[in-house]
Amino acid sequence: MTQGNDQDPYIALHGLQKGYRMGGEAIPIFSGLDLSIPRGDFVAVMGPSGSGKSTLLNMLAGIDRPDAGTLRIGNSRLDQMGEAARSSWRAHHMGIVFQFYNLLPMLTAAENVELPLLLKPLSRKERRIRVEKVLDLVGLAGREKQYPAMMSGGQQQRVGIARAIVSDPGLLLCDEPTGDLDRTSADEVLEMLRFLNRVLEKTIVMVTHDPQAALYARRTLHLYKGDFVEEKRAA
Ligand SMILES: Nc1ncnc2c1ncn2[C@@H]1O[C@H](COP(=O)(O)OP(=O)(O)OP(=O)(O)O)[C@@H](O)[C@H]1O
Repeated sequence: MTQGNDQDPYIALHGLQKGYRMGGEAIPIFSGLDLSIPRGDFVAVMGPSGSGKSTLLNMLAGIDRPDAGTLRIGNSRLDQMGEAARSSWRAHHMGIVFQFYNLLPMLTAAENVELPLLLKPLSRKERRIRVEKVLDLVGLAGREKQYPAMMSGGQQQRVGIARAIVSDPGLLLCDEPTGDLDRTSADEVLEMLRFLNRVLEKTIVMVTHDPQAALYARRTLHLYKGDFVEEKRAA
């Protein structure tokens, strides 16, 4: 299960295959995808609808498993892990930010952020200190007791980001994090992601349809028909 060292890229995909079955027929999405992402990178993944962006993100998140090929993140071979091991890996190594925030409406901002910590051996006080710290980091100090319905979309997404980083994961996966936001709120959220990358050194993979959002990343990968067709470095 353990492979790789500090010289290796943080995320490495080799010959990755993934498809689905329709009417008994195997339909490929990826037939040998390769990808290397160094630690500390901020990568935007773009591509037309149906090009496989969500499929890729689900595999990086350990939600889904490749049919063949290798998928290593840090020292973990996700392609060799079963469901339980991937679930435990998720809880320790990555945070995920969703397009529609995925907050629980009956919980306050602080309670939503606290959720991932309930799986950890932390006291109530330790959890509260961590929750306050990340809410402060995303500019929501003083709003701990507010419910999602009382918050703007941008504020809800900042709660979503706080929840994603409260366990201090090395990897942040973002699925259209600004897809539901106006330009101003979107830019605030993207500035925050850039801060998390540049200052807190989180590795970020962000799926987006928005070319302006992609400019916040260090580089953009374009998926087309199951492969990366272009790679450009942001200025
Ligand atoms: N279980 C399945 N059954 C049928 N088709 C599937 C299944 N899983 C994935 N697909 C197809 O695989 C392709 C890739 O899907 P995926 O959701 O990864 O694309 P995407 O780039 O994220 O699209 P979008 O931008 O619309 O979210 C699509 O053509 C999709 O319809």
